[in-house]
Amino acid sequence: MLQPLRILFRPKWMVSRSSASYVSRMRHLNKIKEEDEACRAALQSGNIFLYHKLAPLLRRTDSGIYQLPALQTKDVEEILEKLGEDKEMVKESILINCTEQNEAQFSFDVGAIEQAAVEELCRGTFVDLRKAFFLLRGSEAPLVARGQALLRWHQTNGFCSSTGQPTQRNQSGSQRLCHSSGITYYPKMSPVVIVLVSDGKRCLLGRQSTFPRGMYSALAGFCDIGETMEEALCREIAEEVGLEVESIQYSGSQHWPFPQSSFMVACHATVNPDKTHVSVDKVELEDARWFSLEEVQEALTIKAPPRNNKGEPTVFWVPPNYAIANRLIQEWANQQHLKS
Ligand SMILES: NC(=O)C1=CN([C@@H]2O[C@H](COP(=O)(O)OP(=O)(O)OC[C@H]3O[C@@H](n4cnc5c(N)ncnc54)[C@H](OP(=O)(O)O)[C@@H]3O)[C@@H](O)[C@H]2O)C=CC1
Ligand SMILES: [Mg+2]
Repeated sequence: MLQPLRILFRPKWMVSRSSASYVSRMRHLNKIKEEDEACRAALQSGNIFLYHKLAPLLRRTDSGIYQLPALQTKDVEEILEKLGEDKEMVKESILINCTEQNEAQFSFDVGAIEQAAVEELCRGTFVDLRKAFFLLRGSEAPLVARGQALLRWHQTNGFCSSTGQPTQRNQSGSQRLCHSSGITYYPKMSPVVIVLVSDGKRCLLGRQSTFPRGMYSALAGFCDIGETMEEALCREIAEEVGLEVESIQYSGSQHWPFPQSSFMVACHATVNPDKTHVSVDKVELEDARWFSLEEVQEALTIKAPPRNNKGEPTVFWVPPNYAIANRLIQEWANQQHLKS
């Protein structure tokens, strides 16, 4: 029998703020999302994160830390003019969020301009998003992912799938409209369930052949149309490793930008400790196996795995801490530790 889901935590960003300031910020954000004039005004005093063909601009500080530089709109206009481009292009920026001081944050892709020229003027480097995730501090990773996901969505949804006519965005970029069919399109995410299975003593981790060598992660799968999250979770575990889930506990969720936008719902699950034989679906996974608490604790301490002379990691390691898989694994290890 599956247990009901339990919410284990209250997000820090809600606990630490007074509800008045959170509410006013969310209402301000909604206004600039919905109203073109308000959004144009917010862009004038807002911050812009630059991307080049979807790779975000990072800047390395003197102390070797990588940051996501927030440029002022007038600075971006100046850069465009210096490079002989129309400064009005900046109006194509997409609204991502707003700061605690109610300053709007936008993403803007300068992919049509020569990369090196922009990098020189901005004193930064455009870095592949996966690599950027490793280099940035925790709080900047979701922001950079969201900015990229929205840019990607606009770049790939320029036409109506019903009429084939071009679609037009609103000022904030929160939607696109086909004037011919009247259809409004909104940015999409695919729901994915990610689950750490335990038999009470060990946890089950798997790897796809495309993962970096030695890296094992929690099992994941896309939800099918019409399925509940619990159904998708049980089906994926049955399909990928041939096990039957007995209980499920909700842990948290995350937007994941790879390969397209996914909405990751993360859970813990248990199986009967007498029925733990794993039969791996070799189409989906290269390997899946049970790991002890000691093995997992060791893997969690590895920040950068040692590599052989081909640059391949040589040990068992788990996804880095921006990935929700890492959080599931940490939670499981903490729980086991408390039990022992
Ligand atoms: N944040 C985290 O901690 C982690 C995130 N993930 C993410 O979870 C996601 C799902 O994991 P994965 O095990 O690959 O999923 P699945 O087990 O569902 O297998 C992936 C296959 O499902 C098919 N598929 C069905 N629906 C979709 C869809 N909407 N979008 C893309 N492919 C679809 C594709 O087949 P075909 O290509 O044949 O069409 C794809 O190869 C991945 O995007 C992965 O990056 C995974 C682990 C950790
Ligand atoms: Mg899978």
